[in-house]
Amino acid sequence: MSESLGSATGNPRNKVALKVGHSLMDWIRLGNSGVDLTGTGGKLLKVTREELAKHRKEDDAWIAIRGNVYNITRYLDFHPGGVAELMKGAGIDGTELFNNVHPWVNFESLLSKCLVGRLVGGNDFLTPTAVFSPVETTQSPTNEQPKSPDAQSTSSAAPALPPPLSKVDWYQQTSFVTLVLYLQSPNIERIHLNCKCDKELWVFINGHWIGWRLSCDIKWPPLVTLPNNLKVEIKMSKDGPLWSDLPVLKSNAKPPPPKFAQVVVKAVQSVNYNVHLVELNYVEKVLEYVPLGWHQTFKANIKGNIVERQYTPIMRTSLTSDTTSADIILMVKAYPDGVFSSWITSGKANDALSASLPVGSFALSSLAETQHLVLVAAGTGITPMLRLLHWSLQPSKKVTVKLLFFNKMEKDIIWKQQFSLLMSTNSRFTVEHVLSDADVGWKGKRGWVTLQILQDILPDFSTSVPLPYFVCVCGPISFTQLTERYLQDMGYTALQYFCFR
Ligand code: HEM
Repeated sequence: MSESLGSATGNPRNKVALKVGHSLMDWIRLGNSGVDLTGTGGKLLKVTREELAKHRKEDDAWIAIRGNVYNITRYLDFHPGGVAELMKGAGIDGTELFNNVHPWVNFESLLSKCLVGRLVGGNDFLTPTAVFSPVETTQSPTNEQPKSPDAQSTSSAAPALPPPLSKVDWYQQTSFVTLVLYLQSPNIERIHLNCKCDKELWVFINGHWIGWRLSCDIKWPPLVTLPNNLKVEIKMSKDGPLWSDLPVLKSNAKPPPPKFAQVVVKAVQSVNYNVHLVELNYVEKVLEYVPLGWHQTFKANIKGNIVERQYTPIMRTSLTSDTTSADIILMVKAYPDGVFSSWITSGKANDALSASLPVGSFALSSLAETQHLVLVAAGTGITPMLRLLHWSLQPSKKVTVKLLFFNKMEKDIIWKQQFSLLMSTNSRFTVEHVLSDADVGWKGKRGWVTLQILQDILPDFSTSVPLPYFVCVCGPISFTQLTERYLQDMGYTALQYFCFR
């Protein structure tokens, strides 16, 4: 089976030349221009299939994909596959057509300004194990599946989903299968994955287990992402033929996963003279999803003493330019007298080391209305900011991001070049460095965090009406406390800033 899926009609590559002024950038610009692309005034509707079928003309075209209905009239001329291909999905549930050609396309982001509402009535889309594969699946799913002792296959009858989930879908290409879990509410407490039993993937989500029988082994770890706060995607890379089924397994009173899992140091890379990236792998096939801004406790037995430290894992981003498959990446500053930091960065940390389940209180929802995000970091306090930066600079977001980065000397600045490069290529990002012990040649700001430095970059709300700003602070305790006090002096309330401690 070829991996290139081509057009819905089987044409292998079918991209069309777009008209002038119809590039992706032009589409994003149009979406941001304030024009109503929904045609409904932006009011979210419940759309029946009968209503959907009325919108199948080029000057009035709606499409349903994975349960959402979009007005694609204005997108037609921007569609890289051409108007005719996209019109095949107009007026109908185009999920299968869409998945047949390009299941990886982020339609939710591309069409976010065109959302008309939800498709209601009919349950073919809502089947929890609906197969969105590039092959025609008119034949019934493969019959007998072996069962593990604590699990029952529910491929024929729709299984009852555990309470955190409202729906489960999956789609595939030859090289990967993606599971999509839809949450009932946007609160993520814990997502733990394991593949301890051969060809079974188990997910523990907000206190409940759900499992799937896999058609073949997958490459570990899978990639877990949250495209929005009601959706979890688990992308599993694999070899071999397409899967005809992905039956849900239901657990009978499986105990929750332990709070700590054993990990080993896989590699240590230098970032600068005393900061290192430490790559860790779980010993077993387990994975904890760490929500943005949350941390894990790492516990080691060092020379007979149990030592615990907390770190916020970073992710592979354009800044790390890293292709590692590590389960966890930590940025660790090695202090000469730091028992844990010098041990874990030594490259000789082979003793028992374990990682806790993630803990934290930062919620992305606090940024819902934010248009200007200001990150105030000192030293390795940059770690929670990296994912925030990555998240807020996604093309679908409009947020501007300013990083105010405090260090002692120029040689202490982590990823200085990468931040400069990011600033020159992304107009929404700016960085300003402040050094407390700069050389004479340093042309930037000097000193430690002061009210004046913050007032230079942040509006003072004690004297003006609050604007959609949000400030995140992370650094040594004294730095964070001082910054928080200045922010409060400037009229910032707990709804307008967050301190990572
Ligand atoms: C449901 C009916 C649809 C059909 C039959 C269809 C068909 C196609 C075809 C034939 C291509 C060219 C494939 C190639 O790269 O060779 C294409 C590309 C593309 N389509 Fe669609 N499409 C559909 C819906 C959509 C929707 C709803 C969106 C998103 C909003 C979309 C976004 C794209 C994008 C971004 C590409 C370029 C993909 C790439 O370069 O990898 N399509 N489409």
